[in-house]
Amino acid sequence: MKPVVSIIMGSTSDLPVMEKAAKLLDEMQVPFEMNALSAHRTPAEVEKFAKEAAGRGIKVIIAAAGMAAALPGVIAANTTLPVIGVPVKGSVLDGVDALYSIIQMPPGIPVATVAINGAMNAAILAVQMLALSDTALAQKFADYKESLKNKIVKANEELKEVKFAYKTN
Ligand SMILES: Nc1c(C(=O)O)ncn1[C@@H]1O[C@H](COP(=O)(O)O)[C@@H](O)[C@H]1O
Repeated sequence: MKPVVSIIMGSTSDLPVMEKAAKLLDEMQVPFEMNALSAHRTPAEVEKFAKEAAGRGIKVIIAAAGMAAALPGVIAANTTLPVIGVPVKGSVLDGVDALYSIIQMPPGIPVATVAINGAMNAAILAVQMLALSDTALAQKFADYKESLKNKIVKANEELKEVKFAYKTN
């Protein structure tokens, strides 16, 4: 299956964070690809990647980077596809540097920024975008949300039992 989501990260050192996005897309059976390219270290390759992504059938790009995170913005500058940015925690500034770099885009070139290390939410947003024109995926996502709800309802019931046991001891 041809990938429709492209996960790109500034370094393979970001992979432990971005694996959460991959896992969610896998669960939703959304075909995706992963690349590690850097706007700082491999600027020509990043430009080529961004310019060719739409033509290859990619619909959404999830771009992650830590430190002085130029990557998501540079990709957004070179494509008309929606770009979701994931600031990665890794430096002495704990990811706030990456958050500020990614979120403060000039008007006209947005990057839809999630929380620091928010890879899973980035994947969920990508799924929601794709589900606008894919009813089967929309249903799968609705089922996923329902399962989240059920998990909380069950946890709440278990919490009540814990409280009951505490009271009677
Ligand atoms: N922010 C960027 C960019 C970029 O924006 O182009 N390229 C690499 N990086 C980030 O540098 C951190 C350290 O990278 P290394 O572990 O490879 O030294 C990573 O979090 C990466 O995303």
